[in-house]
Amino acid sequence: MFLTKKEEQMCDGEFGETIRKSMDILVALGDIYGASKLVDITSAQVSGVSYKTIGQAGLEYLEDLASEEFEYSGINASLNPPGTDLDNWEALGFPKEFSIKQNQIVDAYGKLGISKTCTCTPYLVGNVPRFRDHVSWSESSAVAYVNSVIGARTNREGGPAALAAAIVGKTPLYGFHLDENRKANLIVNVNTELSGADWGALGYIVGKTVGGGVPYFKVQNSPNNNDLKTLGAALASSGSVALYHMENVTPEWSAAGKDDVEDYMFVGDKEILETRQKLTTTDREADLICLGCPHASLEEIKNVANIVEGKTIKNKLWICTSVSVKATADRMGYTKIIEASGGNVVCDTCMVVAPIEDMGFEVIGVNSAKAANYVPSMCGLDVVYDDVENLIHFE
Ligand SMILES: C[C@@](O)(CCOP(=O)(O)O)CC(=O)O
Ligand code: SF4
Repeated sequence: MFLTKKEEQMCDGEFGETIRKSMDILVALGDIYGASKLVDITSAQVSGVSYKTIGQAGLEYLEDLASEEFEYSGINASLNPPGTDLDNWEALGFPKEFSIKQNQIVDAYGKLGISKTCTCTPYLVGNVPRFRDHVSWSESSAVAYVNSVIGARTNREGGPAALAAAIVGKTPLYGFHLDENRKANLIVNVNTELSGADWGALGYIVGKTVGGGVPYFKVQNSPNNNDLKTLGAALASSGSVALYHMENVTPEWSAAGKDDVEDYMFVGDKEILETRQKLTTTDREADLICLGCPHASLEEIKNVANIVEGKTIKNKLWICTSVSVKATADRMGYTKIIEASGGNVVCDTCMVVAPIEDMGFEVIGVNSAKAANYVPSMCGLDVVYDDVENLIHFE
């Protein structure tokens, strides 16, 4: 891979250890994937934040990296969800030891220059690249969204690579950064109208078929942005999709080369219904309903407030989101309505990266196919997959 003189000096440690270690990661990646050079990025999104997934070793690595003096690149970078509500963990019943460690991890990232905005939907709260920008994002659902809906360019980075990219402000130029790798290779004809949890079911079905490919959707009814975030999250979890196109919806659909695609699949009512049923692992009722995978938008919180207003919820309810979205929900009065009905708007964390398996819950109700896919494997708990309206039961 070609390196400029300054990049070589960065590799040689002339700009300090933190920069040298970061360049090591980026150059190794570039060499493995045949990148021609490094390219400047405008944004990073760094996963590998939860104490549940990175543990003590991860905390020590980050504190060590943050102990050196270096000059941060200055690009806009934010964090993925940690395993606790960073400010409100005690009141919400998150384990103490875990929450303290978790805050130390986030502080170390903060010292490194990464904004402590902890969310998998940074595109809702100020980390919003522009069309065709090169970026380095690692949360898989956010990668799908930023590539597909915004039209910025990133590979599915690992947490350490996105952190390294944020620190130096560059990433190796290969994969989804290049036009030729952004073409579709599977046409998906959806011959039924979709709503709510159907979009996640569609993503789950197609992700399983396309793996790491680029699906091109033809749909009957146009999705909103919440539907697109749900679809992308599911695609990226049952498969390893980083980019999809949707006719007349996503910005690069007309450049996706659909006329050259040879593989087709059809999805109808039957497949959607079967998948919705398959994602539910139990016939018990959920004891915790957990919404906001990926993190909820203000409209999703408003919708829940409308459903629960003036009623008492039987099961527990969390809506996971970022602190910024919750601040607006507070101001709009949605949080108050939800709390009065017995639910909570939970910041920073989510049902997958929080230690919910240690918090006394057994069956988790979700409206996200990604969460339905991961809660059994990452938390060892059962899930019920359905629309919000059907998940919430009242006294
Ligand atoms: C499951 C996931 O959404 C959250 C956990 O990831 P991590 O702990 O941030 O590495 C990661 C992903 O899908 O990229
Ligand atoms: S599992 Fe869902 S809510 Fe949790 S970080 Fe991933 S996309 Fe976000």
